[in-house]
Amino acid sequence: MSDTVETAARTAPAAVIVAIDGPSGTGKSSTSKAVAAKLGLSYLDTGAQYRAITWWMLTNNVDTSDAAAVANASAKPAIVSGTDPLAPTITVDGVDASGPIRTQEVTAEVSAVSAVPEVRTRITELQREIARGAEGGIVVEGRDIGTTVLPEAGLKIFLTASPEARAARRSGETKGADVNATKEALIKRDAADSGRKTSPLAKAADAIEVDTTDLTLDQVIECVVTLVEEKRAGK
Ligand SMILES: Nc1ncnc2c1ncn2[C@@H]1O[C@H](COP(=O)(O)OP(=O)(O)OP(=O)(O)O)[C@@H](O)[C@H]1O
Ligand SMILES: Nc1ccn([C@@H]2O[C@H](COP(=O)(O)O)[C@@H](O)[C@H]2O)c(=O)n1
Repeated sequence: MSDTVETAARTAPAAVIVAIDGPSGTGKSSTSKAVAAKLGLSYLDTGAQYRAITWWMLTNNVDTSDAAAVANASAKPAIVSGTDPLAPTITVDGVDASGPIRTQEVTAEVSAVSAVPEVRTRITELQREIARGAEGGIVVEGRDIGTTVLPEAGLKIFLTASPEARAARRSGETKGADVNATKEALIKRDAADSGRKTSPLAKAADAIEVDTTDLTLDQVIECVVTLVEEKRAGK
């Protein structure tokens, strides 16, 4: 090894895997994308993958309330995630699914589909493959990343916020949305995600909890960037 290469190897920050979990609307996606972009890390939105497989089930007339039917079909769609935090992508069978996966229809069915063990096994394999292939490090956000998908992650963060704050944030995205209806929908989805048997939404024992209720998005991003930098510095 030349002196230059040796110096680079000594000074380059170690590739870090950051797991960011938490309930809906706590700021996982916004925070994870910004932190990854600031620190030159890859980014994986695992919720988008569950939404993508749900969209495929719906467009292929699989009854999402029939767990056996969902399990039988779970290996069929090819789901590919792009991990650039400035332009994350998701395709299903080669088709851009970034728009359709955000529809109300998909949001209403995704918890039922993601609770099916065969679906989780399939998507978890994809997630591990992507995370372990990200040589420069990666921020992976979801519900079970710290507990199940990547228990070896160097840093685990669990974001929380009051249901009122989360509903207000979500309603702000959709003009005219009823805050109470939004709050009830969030609570219902969290209950389904926390209550399923296979890798439920949960805080890993070694995760750092950050309550974002009274923090701006910039404050949350700064907090997580500091935690990653401390981890990289071996503190
Ligand atoms: N600390 C914050 N203060 C105010 N608004 C925020 C904060 N964090 C996130 N937001 C806003 O709240 C909304 C939801 O954030 P985001 O999509 O990042 O949450 P999430 O946890 O990924 O949600 P989901 O799990 O449902 O995908 C977005 O409009 C985002 O800009
Ligand atoms: N690790 C994960 C991530 C997501 N899910 C399921 O997908 C739904 C959509 O997630 P969003 O983050 O896009 O809102 C979520 O409600 C879960 O049902 C999951 O199970 N595990």
